[in-house]
Amino acid sequence: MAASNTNETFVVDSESVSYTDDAILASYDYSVTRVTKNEAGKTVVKPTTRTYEFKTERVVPKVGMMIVGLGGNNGTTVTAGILANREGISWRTKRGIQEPNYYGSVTQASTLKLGVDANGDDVYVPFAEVLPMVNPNDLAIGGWDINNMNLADAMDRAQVLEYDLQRQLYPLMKEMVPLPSIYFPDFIAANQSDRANNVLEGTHEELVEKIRADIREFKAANNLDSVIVLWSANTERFAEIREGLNDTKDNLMAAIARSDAEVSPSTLFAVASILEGSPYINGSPQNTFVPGVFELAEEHGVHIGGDDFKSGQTKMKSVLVDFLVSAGIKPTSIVSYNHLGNNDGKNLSAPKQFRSKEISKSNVVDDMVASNPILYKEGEHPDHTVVIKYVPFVGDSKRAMDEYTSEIFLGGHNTIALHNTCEDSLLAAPLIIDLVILAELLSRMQWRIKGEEEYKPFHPVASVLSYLLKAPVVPQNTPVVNALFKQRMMMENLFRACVGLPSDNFIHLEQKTNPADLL
Ligand SMILES: NC(=O)c1ccc[n+]([C@@H]2O[C@H](COP(=O)([O-])OP(=O)(O)OC[C@H]3O[C@@H](n4cnc5c(N)ncnc54)[C@H](O)[C@@H]3O)[C@@H](O)[C@H]2O)c1
Ligand SMILES: O=P([O-])([O-])O[C@@H]1[C@@H](O)[C@H](O)[C@@H](O)[C@H](O)[C@@H]1O
Repeated sequence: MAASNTNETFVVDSESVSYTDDAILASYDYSVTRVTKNEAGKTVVKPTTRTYEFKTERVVPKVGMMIVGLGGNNGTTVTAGILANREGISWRTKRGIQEPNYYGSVTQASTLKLGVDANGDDVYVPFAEVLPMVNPNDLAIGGWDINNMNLADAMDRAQVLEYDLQRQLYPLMKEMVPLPSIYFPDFIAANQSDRANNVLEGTHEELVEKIRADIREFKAANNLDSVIVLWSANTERFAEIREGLNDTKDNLMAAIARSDAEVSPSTLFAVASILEGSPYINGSPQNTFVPGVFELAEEHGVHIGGDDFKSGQTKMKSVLVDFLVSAGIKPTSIVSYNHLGNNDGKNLSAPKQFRSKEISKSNVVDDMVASNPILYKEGEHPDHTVVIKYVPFVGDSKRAMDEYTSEIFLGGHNTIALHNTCEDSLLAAPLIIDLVILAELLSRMQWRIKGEEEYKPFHPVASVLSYLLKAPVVPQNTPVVNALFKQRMMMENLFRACVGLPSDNFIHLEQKTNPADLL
């Protein structure tokens, strides 16, 4: 049943790594610098090192991706993109022939530095080759939607892809029809009600069991080893977090047993996925992961990740603010406006759904601001405003306009104005692929401290996915990192460690001491 591990294109020659038929075994000296205060109040800094041992299964399984909201702009676009790549479909455009690609996917279209060659030049490999990963062309695709339109017509409705590509994909997608889904009108905008013609009935428990059965049937029908479930349905309003309702897994399961109206469709999907052992990813900003879901995921050892794809305006923000603050420049006002005309924008035109998005788009600068007490006093933050407007004519081609005003030297001010046409689904679809591939990879990775007997899975709350998300969920009492390149290097260096490679430290010491000595 398992697929092959064809993407291993290099071997690490080191005493810290060994290869068996089914696993890569690596040891890694992990350093943490502890900072404390001594009796005199002096800051004491103590570097510490601990040796971890990692085990990554080499054989890539057969994986399925089940998308909640499959008939939406993102769902149809990611499906179309995988089919176009798998079938090698090229299409005519006014600029000439376009070949399929996975641009915008960090796993499929980015690289990482392996090391240096004999001349001291950096050597890069495709990111997907650092560890055995699923090839997106091999993903089985399924999912649910409250609307029963087949994916070919839904692709047409989305108005994202060029006609000549749609024309060729139409026969491949017209037989793909989303499974009926869970619909509670109170959680998404009222303007979505006209789409709801593909809806399950039943108690909350019956709905969870139906979704579990869907996952099992999809897995069996496609002869899969594992299934990843990903929410790309409409943004829901936040659910109330209440003691006795969803504060523990037992209270959440009791609330489901009594069909409590405050349990959202997305939380039911998360519970169903976890109970089926399927990693669950939340591509939207709502608080699907109520405390009871965290507890359930930890009890079952199933990975969960989210929230809210970081695709365009916020991705840029998590680069720009990091640059400004780390350069000693003080952003004092951040205004992020955008308008878009797709169905996502229509749903977000409702206040409660917009509020979910406003929260995820606003918290993204918190870690960067907190990193520099020279610029910001305790509790001080830039003015930060998020505006989203629904303008049907522009469709999926979201127009983001940002203004960053900062204090600079001697009371001066700097203002950066950006216009960013984001093409929302063409930016989000590759992130869906990355989230599924990385969540699956994480499920094949284990760790132990040197000297321990048993390997253990990584923590169920998959903070390693944070690079792809606006509001990363992290294990309780751990910090949230939003700065994009810190997120990327965290992910890259973890994967390097799993093949016995040291973290990339960019010192290039050999170039600053004895350039001729390339170690
Ligand atoms: N760049 C991006 O596109 C981007 C970035 C970040 C987050 N998101 C989020 O991704 C989600 C999808 O975006 P989109 O542009 O594809 O939106 P969309 O409205 O085109 O698609 C959402 C789909 O979900 C379906 N749906 C709604 N409730 C459902 C339910 N309970 N079960 C199953 N299906 C349901 C709708 O019928 C629709 O087909 C939105 O929540 C959006 O905020 C998108
Ligand atoms: O990822 P990003 O471009 O910052 O944020 C986007 C919002 O600006 C947009 O209004 C919304 O429709 C998308 O779902 C996405 O969340």
